[in-house]
Amino acid sequence: MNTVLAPRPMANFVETEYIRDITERGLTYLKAGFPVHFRGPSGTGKTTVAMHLAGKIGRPVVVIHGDSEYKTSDLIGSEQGYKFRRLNDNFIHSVHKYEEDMSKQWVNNRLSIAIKKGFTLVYDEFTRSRPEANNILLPILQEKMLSTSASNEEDYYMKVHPEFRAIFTSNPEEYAGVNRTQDALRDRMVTMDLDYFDYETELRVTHAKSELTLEDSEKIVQVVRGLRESGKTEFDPTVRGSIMIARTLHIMQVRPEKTNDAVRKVFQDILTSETSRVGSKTNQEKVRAIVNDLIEAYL
Ligand SMILES: Nc1ncnc2c1ncn2[C@@H]1O[C@H](COP(=O)(O)OP(=O)(O)OP(=O)(O)O)[C@@H](O)[C@H]1O
Repeated sequence: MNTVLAPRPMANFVETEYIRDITERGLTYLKAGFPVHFRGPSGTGKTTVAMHLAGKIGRPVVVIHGDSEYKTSDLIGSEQGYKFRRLNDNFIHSVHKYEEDMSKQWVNNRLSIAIKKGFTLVYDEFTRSRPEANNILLPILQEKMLSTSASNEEDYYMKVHPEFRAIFTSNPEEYAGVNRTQDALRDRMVTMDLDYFDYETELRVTHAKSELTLEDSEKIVQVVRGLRESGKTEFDPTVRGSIMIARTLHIMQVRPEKTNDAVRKVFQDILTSETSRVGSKTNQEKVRAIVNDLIEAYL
């Protein structure tokens, strides 16, 4: 099913100097007609900023999530509908004739809907789709034209609507074996590299996404940033870790205090789970020890 979203502001969206700067630059490139690509590790706010920007453009928004199973037809559509018609002969009652209607119909998919109608496309984690599927984006971004395999002229050449805009996101950790075709695509976009949030943004996002006070959110963010800056984790803890801790403490109706053993366990559970995906015991022990020290320092 093709879902088209109405552009609207996001609830609890945090706009700090850092976010405003990224948004404004992104919007300028989009207005100039260039696709924008937010690239960065998990939890750096790529998807949220992309959706926020899409909302700012004010046109309907079409979202695609990259998928290794996608074929080009999942993006632009395909020819379908091999129709049969039944004819009854009014004079000879025993005659029922089936007539094949060979005129196939082109059924659009999300990308072709967006380019035809001038909607804003958000293609989240686009590098998860195979280059063969994404190739179709090259003529769209470059020649502002799409040719399909449709047998009727109208759908064979599709002109890109002047208001069509595209926003991409990707996570470089996911494409180690980068491929030339995806590179060609990247050459046609303005790539903005996102890093972990600055202190103010991380704090305000954690605060906005939980019911915790700013003061309590601050303690959590200090521990999470301390762990990230230690450089000793397999994967960096992200703002998601801060949000999870904050929400859990709120449900438990406790404050982040080092004298509370249950609180200490919440920090350790969430932060070891966020930073070690293989589940190695030594790594987890190491993270627990660092978290313990940070709790002593900040809570
Ligand atoms: N400006 C913001 N205002 C409020 N919440 C935000 C903002 N930016 C990010 N967040 C929150 O931070 C978390 C991570 O953001 P997001 O999912 O956009 O990151 P991402 O880089 O796309 O991550 P991933 O690559 O893992 O999908 C989410 O819970 C999101 O709601």
